[in-house]
Amino acid sequence: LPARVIEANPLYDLTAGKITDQKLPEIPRDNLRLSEQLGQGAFGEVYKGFLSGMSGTEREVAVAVKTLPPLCNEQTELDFFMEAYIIRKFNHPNIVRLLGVCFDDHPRYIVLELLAGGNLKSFLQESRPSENKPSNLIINDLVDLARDIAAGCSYLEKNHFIHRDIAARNCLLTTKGPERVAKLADFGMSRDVYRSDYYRKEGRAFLPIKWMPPEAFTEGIFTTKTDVWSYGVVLWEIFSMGCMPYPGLNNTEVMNFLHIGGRLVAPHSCPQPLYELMLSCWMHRAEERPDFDYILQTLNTISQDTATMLQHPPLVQIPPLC
Ligand SMILES: C[C@@H](Oc1cc(-c2cccc(S(C)(=O)=O)c2)cnc1N)c1cc(F)ccc1N1NC=CN1
Repeated sequence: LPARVIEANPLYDLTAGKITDQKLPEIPRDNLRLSEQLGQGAFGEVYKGFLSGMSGTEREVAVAVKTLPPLCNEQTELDFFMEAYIIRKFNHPNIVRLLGVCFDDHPRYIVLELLAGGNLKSFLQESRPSENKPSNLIINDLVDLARDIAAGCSYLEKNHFIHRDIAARNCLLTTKGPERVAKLADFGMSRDVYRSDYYRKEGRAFLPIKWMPPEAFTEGIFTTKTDVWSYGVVLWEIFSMGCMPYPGLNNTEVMNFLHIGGRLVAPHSCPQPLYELMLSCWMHRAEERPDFDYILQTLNTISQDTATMLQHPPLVQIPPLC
């Protein structure tokens, strides 16, 4: 591989030139059966699939399979591998599980646990109240979703891992039913189904400007406080039931708006303590933003102390949501 690929990926030397890494469990291709396509990822298609021969169970397990198109360059191949390697390192109920890889041949596969509730943003949009139908969600359901994601982020913070792309589009649900659990499920900074959320910066990487703090898009500074800012935007996405942040503004207008101290307004029927938590995540100075432990504690307090207030379903929206 050319040198630039090697130094660009510190991981490369650990794999001693091989693409596979013994820590990634290799899944025999015959055990994997792909079915319908779930959507288009950054690298290639993502399919629903069925995995057999898992530790003793005869039954097939439903999985999600990320595919890498056969014709791609080494950098893409390594990025694909890197995402699997990263996910494999994590072990938390609010982070998607990696079941294994098929890296022995092309097309390469990454096999993930199937989060059959689909992505959080779509779920919120589908759950909006309408004139003749109040939402099936109550505010406490939204707080539970917020707590799930905050728990996943807190785990990353403890492991000094900066996600760089915390957003509702990158969070998935185990199911749409009341026992739903939300998980961080995309670590590739991948330009998934919501491609339009990424801003092409001088032809280089796409950047999710609307989820980034000023120090990130002006100076390229990424710390755990970057993820805290993004998490604040996810809180806003949750309580606005899946609206696009800064509706009507393009990325450049958002950067200018933030620069003059502008911030997202409180979503309709959002409890004040939650809006205050969002605002604390959007402090201009990164060190003044809370850490995820504080965020988790605050959400737990809100969930317990005001359970009665939270029992109300999200009020039927008078103004159109967004
Ligand atoms: C890679 C992919 O992973 C998954 C998607 C779905 C999944 C995605 C959509 C619908 C359903 S479904 C039919 O079970 O409701 C399941 C379920 N489980 C996954 N592990 C993914 C992870 C994310 F964090 C965000 C979006 C996607 N994609 N990529 C392409 C489409 N979504």
